[in-house]
Amino acid sequence: MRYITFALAKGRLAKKAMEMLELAGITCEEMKDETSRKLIFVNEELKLKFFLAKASDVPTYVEYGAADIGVVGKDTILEEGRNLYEVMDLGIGKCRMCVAGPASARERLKHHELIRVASKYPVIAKDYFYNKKHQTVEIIKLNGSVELAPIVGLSEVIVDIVETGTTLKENGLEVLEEICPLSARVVVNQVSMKMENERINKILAGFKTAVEKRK
Ligand SMILES: Nc1ncnc2c1ncn2[C@@H]1O[C@H](COP(=O)(O)OP(=O)(O)OP(=O)(O)O)[C@@H](O)[C@H]1O
Ligand SMILES: O=P(O)(O)OC[C@H]1O[C@H](OP(=O)(O)OP(=O)(O)O)[C@H](O)[C@@H]1O
Repeated sequence: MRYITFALAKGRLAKKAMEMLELAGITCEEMKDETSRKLIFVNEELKLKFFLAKASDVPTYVEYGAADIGVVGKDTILEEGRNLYEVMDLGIGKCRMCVAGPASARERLKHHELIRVASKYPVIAKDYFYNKKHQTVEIIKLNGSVELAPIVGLSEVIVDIVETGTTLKENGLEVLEEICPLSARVVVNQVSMKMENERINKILAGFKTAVEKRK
């Protein structure tokens, strides 16, 4: 029997994803050791492998079949636009993708002025402004601390993740428009879904139980 491989987004979602695996009855004790630098973990009994990858790389591993199953945020799925099946909402890592900025940007946004939009998510920002709002904007890609952009005059607004709203509030910014709700999803390689249908469905049933248990 071949191994079924899981790619989990490291960082913020990792611990919660591991808790979901545990609730699903898929355990991997070794992976819980946060001090370890090991990248791949094996459960010989269940013939499962697990690895932690940078969130934005998880859809890539799954599309190419280097991982059969992935756990990653909806934001990353939208941004990466890979060919894969998104099969389940795990209900963890809940937050929202928003347009945010100082209150003064509200009017400029409303009147479709040519504004600059800074974001770690240029694809999502472009899709929102161009396809949904039919508004021409200049998108500036950043890699973090995006809230800085409107403060220092790099952009008028940002497209970013909002969870508690604390980061916006502490920087004098506010949500101007909501783009979409986000949470962690289970994604599956398209070929694996067919070739390993029985085993993958069993795993997905386990995840479903885990989601129910968390309710
Ligand atoms: N408050 C939040 N801020 C950012 N991401 C969140 C938040 N709550 C949940 N998430 C989820 O966690 C994921 C981000 O995790 P993390 O912050 O570890 O990665 P990252 O910041 O994208 O990675 P890196 O620091 O390598 O750029 C997002 O894809 C999102 O789905
Ligand atoms: O609404 P809140 O609860 O304040 O959370 C949202 C903030 O958290 C994330 O940043 P992160 O900590 O991942 O840092 P980064 O901006 O450098 O990616 C996100 O980009 C927001 O800045």
